[in-house]
Amino acid sequence: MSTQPTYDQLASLPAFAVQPVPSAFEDSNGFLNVRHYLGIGSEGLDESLYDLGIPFNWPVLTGFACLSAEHHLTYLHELRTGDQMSVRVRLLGRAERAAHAQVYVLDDTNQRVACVFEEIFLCVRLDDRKTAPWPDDIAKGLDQRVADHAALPWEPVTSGSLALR
Ligand SMILES: C/C=C/C(=O)SCCNC(=O)CCNC(=O)[C@H](O)C(C)(C)COP(=O)(O)OP(=O)(O)OC[C@H]1O[C@@H](n2cnc3c(N)ncnc32)[C@H](O)[C@@H]1OP(=O)(O)O
Repeated sequence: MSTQPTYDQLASLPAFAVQPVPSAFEDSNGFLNVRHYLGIGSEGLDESLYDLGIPFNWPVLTGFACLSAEHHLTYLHELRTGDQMSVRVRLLGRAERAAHAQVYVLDDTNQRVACVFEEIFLCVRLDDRKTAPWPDDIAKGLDQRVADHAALPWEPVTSGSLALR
């Protein structure tokens, strides 16, 4: 776990889903309840796709949706109510109908990485709920971002349990 990128390395990436931990998300120990890490990270991942041409209303506009197929979560440090959070995203790769991302939930109050999750998400056509190739403009944007992230001066640490095929 200690080989994950540092807070300072991640903080240079754009910040998404910036918010404090709300008291409604607190567990009986005063920590962010485990059920919310995936939700907060997913909110950030969705925001990060906006300028690739995947807005929140992409399904209504195009009939396509990004659906999560697999996740792997690692919890590094707890978050407490009131801590300021943000999400950073590194795109690892793209296939014809899928993409592979690493999502980092940062604790900006204590300047540390709280949670890392890895995700495979798919381009799905909603009318028949089958996967479809990424539209050309989206594929191009995803490829550009994967290339940009591949040039970052640190390596992602992946779980080994998810992969594009
Ligand atoms: C707004 C956000 C919402 C959410 O995220 S909802 C969160 C929960 N997620 C879901 O509810 C999704 C539930 N799952 C489903 O609805 C279905 O389950 C799917 C529509 C995701 C898939 O349906 P299926 O009929 O099983 O598959 P296929 O349409 O035939 O597509 C399979 C093809 O998808 C691509 N693919 C899948 N995984 C990968 C991977 N890891 N790397 C690369 N490509 C992948 C390959 O093209 C593969 O076809 P190959 O099986 O012939 O290879």
